[in-house]
Amino acid sequence: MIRAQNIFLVGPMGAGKSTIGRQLAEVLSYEFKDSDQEIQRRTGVDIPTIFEFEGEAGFRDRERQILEELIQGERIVLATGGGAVLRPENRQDLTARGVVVYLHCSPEQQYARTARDRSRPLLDTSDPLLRLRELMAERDPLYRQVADLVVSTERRGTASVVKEIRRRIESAEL
Ligand SMILES: Nc1ncnc2c1ncn2[C@@H]1O[C@H](COP(=O)(O)OP(=O)(O)O)[C@@H](O)[C@H]1O
Ligand SMILES: O=C(O)C1=C[C@@H](OP(=O)(O)O)[C@@H](O)[C@H](O)C1
Ligand SMILES: [Mg+2]
Repeated sequence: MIRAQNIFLVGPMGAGKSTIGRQLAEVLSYEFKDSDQEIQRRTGVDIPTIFEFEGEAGFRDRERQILEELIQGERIVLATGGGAVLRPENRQDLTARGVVVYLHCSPEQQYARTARDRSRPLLDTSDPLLRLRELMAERDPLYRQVADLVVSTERRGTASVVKEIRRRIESAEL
């Protein structure tokens, strides 16, 4: 495996980064980190509260700080937030410090997985599916720009995704 053995998961909300990241870390005996969890742990408040008081810009500053720290690790699986790729310095760090895996799925599938969950302030809108489509149009090129691997999570179980990531990382593909 290349680049310090870290695995960084990027991709849109509901692609399964947090869920799959935890499982992948378990099977590889790597440490699991989730930048959103880390932000919540350190601030003592949830993501919607950060958006409410500091706006998206404030959240992005916190996300930048945490990522800068977490990418220094070794043998970590890191689940990033869906917007982490927006900052060029994050993109630079992710590609420099590990293997980047883009977990991909359709906005419809994202919607099905996130519709009943109020923890994502960007989806707190009258038409969350439209918002997911807009975000995908804006961010898909950024996810692809940083990705070493693109893995679909569309209509398949997490165990199968974990297996595919593991196989492709351990094969000569990288
Ligand atoms: N492959 C999958 N199949 C079905 N449900 C999934 C899958 N991956 C994730 N989920 C579910 O979708 C929701 C969002 O997953 P999560 O891991 O938080 O995504 P992300 O971190 O990319 O936003 C969770 O309820 C999770 O259990
Ligand atoms: O797409 C985004 O901009 C965001 C995705 C969320 O993480 P997940 O992708 O893990 O849901 C979280 O960081 C925040 O609500 C913003
Ligand atoms: Mg997540």
